[in-house]
Amino acid sequence: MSAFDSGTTTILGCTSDHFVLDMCAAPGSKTFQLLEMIYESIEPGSLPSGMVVANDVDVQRCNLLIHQTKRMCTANLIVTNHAAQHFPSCHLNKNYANALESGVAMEPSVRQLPFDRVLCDVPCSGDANHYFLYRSVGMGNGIHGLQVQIAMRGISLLKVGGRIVYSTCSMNPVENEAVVAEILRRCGGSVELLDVSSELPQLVRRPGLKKWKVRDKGIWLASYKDVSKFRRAGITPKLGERHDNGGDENSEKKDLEALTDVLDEEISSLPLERCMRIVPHDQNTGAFFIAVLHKLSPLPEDNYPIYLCVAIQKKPTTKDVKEDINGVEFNSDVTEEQLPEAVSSADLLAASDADLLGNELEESALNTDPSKMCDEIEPKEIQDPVDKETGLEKVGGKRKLQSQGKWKGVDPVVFFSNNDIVDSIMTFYGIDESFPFSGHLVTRNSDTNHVKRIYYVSKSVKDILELNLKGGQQLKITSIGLKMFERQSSKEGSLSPCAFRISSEGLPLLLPHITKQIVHASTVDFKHLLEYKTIKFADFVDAEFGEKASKLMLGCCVVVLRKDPPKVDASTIAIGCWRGRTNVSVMVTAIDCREMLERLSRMGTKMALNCQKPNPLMLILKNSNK
Ligand SMILES: C[S@@+](CC[C@H](N)C(=O)[O-])C[C@H]1O[C@@H](n2cnc3c(N)ncnc32)[C@H](O)[C@@H]1O
Repeated sequence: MSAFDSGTTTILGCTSDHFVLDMCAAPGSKTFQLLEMIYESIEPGSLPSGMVVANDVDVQRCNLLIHQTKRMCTANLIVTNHAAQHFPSCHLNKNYANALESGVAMEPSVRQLPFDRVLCDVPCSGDANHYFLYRSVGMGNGIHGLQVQIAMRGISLLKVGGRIVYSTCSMNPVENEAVVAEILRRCGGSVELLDVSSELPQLVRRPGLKKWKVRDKGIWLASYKDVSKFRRAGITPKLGERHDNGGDENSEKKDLEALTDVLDEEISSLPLERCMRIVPHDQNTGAFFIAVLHKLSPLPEDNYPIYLCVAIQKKPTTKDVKEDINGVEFNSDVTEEQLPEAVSSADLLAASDADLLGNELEESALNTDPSKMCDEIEPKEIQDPVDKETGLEKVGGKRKLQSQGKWKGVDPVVFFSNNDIVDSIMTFYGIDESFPFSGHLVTRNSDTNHVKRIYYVSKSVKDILELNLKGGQQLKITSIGLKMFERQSSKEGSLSPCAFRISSEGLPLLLPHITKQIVHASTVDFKHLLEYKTIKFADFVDAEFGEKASKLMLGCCVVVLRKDPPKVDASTIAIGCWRGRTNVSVMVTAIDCREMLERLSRMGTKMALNCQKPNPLMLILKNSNK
């Protein structure tokens, strides 16, 4: 990973115990780097205690991300599908306490999403990487509001003391320094813009701008004074600052000039030069803007921007406002007349969620002034979890927590607790007791008899999942953990004592703990298996290997490329196979077989082992059987 392509993630300073939120994560190149960072310093034989939540609003791009991160074989990742500006905090509210009293819930180890690091790689006009021109200035202006909202949501989800990186691949200051300036203004002294000039010294960077012009309707505006009278309804200083001048034109002009001077002064006092501009011609990279912020204290209540920058959608009813998704009643004195002209249901959701954030937001958030609204890119799929989606049911007019809720079109995430199946798996593969299974297995099907896949989650992911279940399933989870076992569906599969085979993603983690159904093949037999896919016991070059394979039980087995001494470590190569009635067949995709074969042939086995793609789980395996 070079300093150039990983500057954004490196500067975030993740360690293996960090809970990290990647707010706009697809297609996942930075998520991959974040995962590499949390795996980097872990002790051999263990999983990191931290984890990554990778989120994107676009469900198809989420799938790309899942594909991209698959080769990490990680149990420490949750992929979610939310509009980042409304990302839920999963804070447990008073209903949870009620549920506890009635014995419904158990105490989870975390009580709200606790992010140590947030990456806010926002959608941007993306102009700079192609032409280094402000190709889409209009888009930059339009997207500024959403960028501020996403960054502010990230800051509100960040622990005090945590670090957030705001980045774009645009060079338009409206999407960069203007966003950072607005964040600093709204956060008051709660957030500082860090000077990271001594970090990553090999990364050539230029300082952030202190002055810029905004292009509007073909005119460059250097200051608010330049805005024509006719445009002032559409452009307001400070994203919608209003001042009542009694309709006097002269005093309006004076007011505006005074306000503009204050604004200019305010901006020039901000240390925006600490932002980093990385330009293509300095070191032959793409163009990036990066700002690193540090949260010093909880955000001031009255400066929550999410609620000031809303898209006009519909006027909410009093009922909408009064009831939040977890049944907490808030702002109960609000009347129909006091409601803002227009608030989106998604904003109501965010407001509700913010209520769950505790003291960080109060009802002032609901006093939204429509004049403060700004443009927003509509997420492709926003689900409104108010109501049936959350799995909350009404009992006697009050909402009550339910242990399992559901997002429309998304399979639930359920802890797998069928002990008979777990025991049969452990016995069949001889998995040693030291491997932590209990509470770490999840499925996407509440009917455990018909489960097709079983996923393994790390302790950190397990904690978040417990919190999510207790809190009414606010997280819309697209993917979670590591696919470890798959039900064998073939006819022959039903004859095996164990209905589940080990998936290739789960194999690296399980390998050091498997004591049965495992055989070690010579290089020539291993290559033959990859080449011919199925080999009869009698046809193996090494007759002893064929015999050992024939003595395995019918069903899934693991074939390891033999080496001397035969210990499992970072260089071990193994594949999942099927021990049939008369033969052994590989259960690896044709592409993977070809790749592995090419590597083995091109470099010789020893070289191939050294040249594998970096896989952090291989670090875990290192020395794990010592
Ligand atoms: C600059 S790309 C992110 C690139 C990514 N960080 C990576 O390194 O691969 C911006 C992403 O933001 C997503 N996006 C756009 N609007 C969003 C929103 N409101 N909430 C969350 N994600 C959003 C887009 O779908 C896109 O995948």
